[in-house]
Amino acid sequence: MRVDIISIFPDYFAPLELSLIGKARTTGLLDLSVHDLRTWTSDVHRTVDDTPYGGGPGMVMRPEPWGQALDAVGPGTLVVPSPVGKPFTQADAYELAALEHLIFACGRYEGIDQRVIDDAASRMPVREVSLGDYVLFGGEVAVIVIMEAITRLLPGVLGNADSLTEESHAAGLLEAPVYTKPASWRDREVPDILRSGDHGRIARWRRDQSLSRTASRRPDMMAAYPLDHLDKADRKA
Ligand SMILES: Nc1cc(-c2ccc3ccn(Cc4ccc(CN5CCCCC5)cc4)c3c2)n[nH]1
Repeated sequence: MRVDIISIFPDYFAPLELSLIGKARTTGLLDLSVHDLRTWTSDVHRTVDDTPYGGGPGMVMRPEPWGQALDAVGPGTLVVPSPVGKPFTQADAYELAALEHLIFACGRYEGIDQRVIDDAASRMPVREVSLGDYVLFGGEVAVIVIMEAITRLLPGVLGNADSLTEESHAAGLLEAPVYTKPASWRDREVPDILRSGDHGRIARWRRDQSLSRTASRRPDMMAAYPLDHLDKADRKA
């Protein structure tokens, strides 16, 4: 997978050189390039922003540098983090992980001139995505989060592929609590069932924990959880 990130703060992406993403880059699973938007400015001050038409607070990112940057690195699927984007989900992570070339446009200030998005959409797929109902300073942190969500889905990145099949947001429920040694810690014991070796009962205990956690913390996910996943005993509950 090829990924191009365009930002006025390229150093924000140093974390993508670490750990499993860094390894995916060195092993060639991920071909990631970070570009400084100012590369595509032509004035001596390398200006990337200007005042908003129609008034309003702050500054808006100028279209010219963005247009030239996207011409240079594109075409690909353009992903633009935005407070007004579609909420980003695990399903989106799976979809993006299957694509050949992603381009991330990191906005700052009050955002990017809308014509940049409209112009790009005339020659490549564009996805405006939100990470949640809160306002960040810009798109960089959102891109780091999205890159983690995508990269862990790339074949060969996660050692134990099982952790992908078991995980909560993929299965529609929150996952059960996890424990490791020691069996007793600060007078708190690991649930006996997990040390029983009875894998059938352990699987049921974990599913029950997932259901109760999801019902209490994410009732919205319960609504989407197909009842036929529940066996008869659960349906009566
Ligand atoms: N999920 C999520 C993604 C982002 C995000 C992504 C990309 C950029 C580029 C710039 N900013 C900062 C910014 C953008 C817009 C405003 C104006 N707007 C007024 C009405 C209420 C909402 C805000 C203020 C600040 C960004 C913020 N934040 N949260």
